[in-house]
Amino acid sequence: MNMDIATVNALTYEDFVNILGNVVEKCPIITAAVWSGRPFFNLTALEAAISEFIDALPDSGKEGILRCHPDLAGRDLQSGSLTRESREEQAGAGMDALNSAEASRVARLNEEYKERFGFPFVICARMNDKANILRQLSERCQNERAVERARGIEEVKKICRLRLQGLVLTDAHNKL
Ligand SMILES: NC(=O)N[C@H]1NC(=O)NC1=O
Repeated sequence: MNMDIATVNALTYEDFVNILGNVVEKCPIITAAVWSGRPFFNLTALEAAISEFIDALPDSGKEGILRCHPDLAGRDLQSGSLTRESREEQAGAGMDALNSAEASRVARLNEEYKERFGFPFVICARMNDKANILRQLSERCQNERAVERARGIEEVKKICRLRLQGLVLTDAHNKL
């Protein structure tokens, strides 16, 4: 599905949340909140509304968003309980095909990261390959909590942008 922005603007809030509710992983409240900001001039404006909502949250809210994300190559991937979006993103980066050494390294670093920060490591899998993800996971474990909170939220926004682009026509493709 790829709707133009006029179609998006005409959606009831029920349809808007059903269709766009997972652009931020398991955070349909964000989509539900920005519906009030219709009409959106274009996809960029919708994306900006989501960004502004996230930026206005207190640190606890930002960390809450991060906590709604599944681990990379974690339990949800193994048990098949990832959201469709997340499954496709993780598979695209090869996270579903780690060898056993890689898998135990990722599991160990994910736990170390969560232990240190109290939220999971989040990275836009579609913009990174496996080697890059493994390197960042280990490097980012060394950061300060505030740095990682901000960095994780930046990655959430990248994931959101790509998910939105799969649902809504980009500005260049809208009829004028
Ligand atoms: N933890 C984490 O980064 N999860 C994810 N990243 C991504 O691109 N999709 C995800 O589910």
